[in-house]
Amino acid sequence: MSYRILVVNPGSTSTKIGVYEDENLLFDKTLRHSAEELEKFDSIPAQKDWRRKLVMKALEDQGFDVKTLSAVSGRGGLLAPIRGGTYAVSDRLVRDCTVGVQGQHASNLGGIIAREIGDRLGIPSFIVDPVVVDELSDVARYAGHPLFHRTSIFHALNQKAVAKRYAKEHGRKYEDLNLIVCHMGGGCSIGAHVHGSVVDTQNALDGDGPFSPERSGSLPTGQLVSLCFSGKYTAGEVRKMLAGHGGLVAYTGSNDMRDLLKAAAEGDKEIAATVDAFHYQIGKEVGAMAAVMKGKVDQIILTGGIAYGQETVDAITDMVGWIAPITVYPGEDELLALAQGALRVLNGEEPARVY
Ligand SMILES: Nc1ncnc2c1ncn2[C@@H]1O[C@H](COP(=O)(O)OP(=O)(O)O)[C@@H](O)[C@H]1O
Ligand SMILES: CCCC(=O)OP(=O)(O)O
Repeated sequence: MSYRILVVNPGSTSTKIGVYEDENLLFDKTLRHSAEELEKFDSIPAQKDWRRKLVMKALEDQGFDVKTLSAVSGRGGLLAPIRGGTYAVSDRLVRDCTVGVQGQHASNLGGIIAREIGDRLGIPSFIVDPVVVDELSDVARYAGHPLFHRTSIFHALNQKAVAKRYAKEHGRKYEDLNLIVCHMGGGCSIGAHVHGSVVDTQNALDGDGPFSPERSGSLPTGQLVSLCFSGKYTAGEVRKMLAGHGGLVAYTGSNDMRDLLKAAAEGDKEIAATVDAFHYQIGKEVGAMAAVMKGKVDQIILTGGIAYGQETVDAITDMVGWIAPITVYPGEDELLALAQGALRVLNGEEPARVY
């Protein structure tokens, strides 16, 4: 028996969709959303109907008969912390994605849109490895003060997908390996995958870790408090500094690593120093994850759009190549991972988890 799965991956500036027949991609499309289009909405939930209609229009333009679909699978958003896996989209899941119990991010729309399309077609809807997958060890949860705790908000879908891909390609089980996965896209996260659980990672949205193209990562806390109480910035402005206008954008005005690598190669010393700092912070976090694993690291995996850049791969290899061998899977496998997660349930390999 074969299944046709529609996958929906909403991002901050795009909605990526694909239709799979089992694991074979029939077609995919990236629907780009301009800043002007997005500005019309005062919140992420308000974009729901507009994005859903764009998805349906893209399927229609493709001449695809939606009645042949078996299920819809969406990227999961800022729900309450949960273990990795495939979850059936329940009423509670829709409510928590709408409220954004851990904040607002475009991925909150993945499950909601999947459910609406699934319900209209009378087929099941799922989310897979949402950004709130939380498999942190108890010791990793300590922040440094009882009023605070570290959280796991990261690129779980792509990190788990590339980790499982590495295991499969090497005839091993994901659950038998210690892998450090380093996702470098608009946001960056580094995960310590210990025998199938991500026992340490960051809040890659507005928490801790290295800076990324658009996010500040860890900031010196005392300086942050002074800035917050300086009266110069609103809470919204400070939040934008953390996510959206932080990191490479704040230092250079650009979130495009290709342009920055080019400028650095052409002799722009300030940009070269910023790019060096980006590589330094990523390498340092990989080293921290090696300590989490007590040095027993089977492989380091570099992934995300920035892993296409040879300069980045070389700089990180120079810093952490002594820890373990490095595999590079540039880009992301998120659409396929969404289809595979739904297929595992449809094929009866695992039950759908309940949120
Ligand atoms: N060939 C490349 N070399 C270096 N960086 C690249 C390359 N291709 C894409 N990137 C960078 O990858 C980043 C986007 O990564 P991506 O994984 O697509 O992000 P997201 O999906 O989070 O928007 C951008 O900074 C982009 O410039
Ligand atoms: C919310 C954590 C995952 C994340 O940052 O995704 P993007 O980099 O795609 O925004």
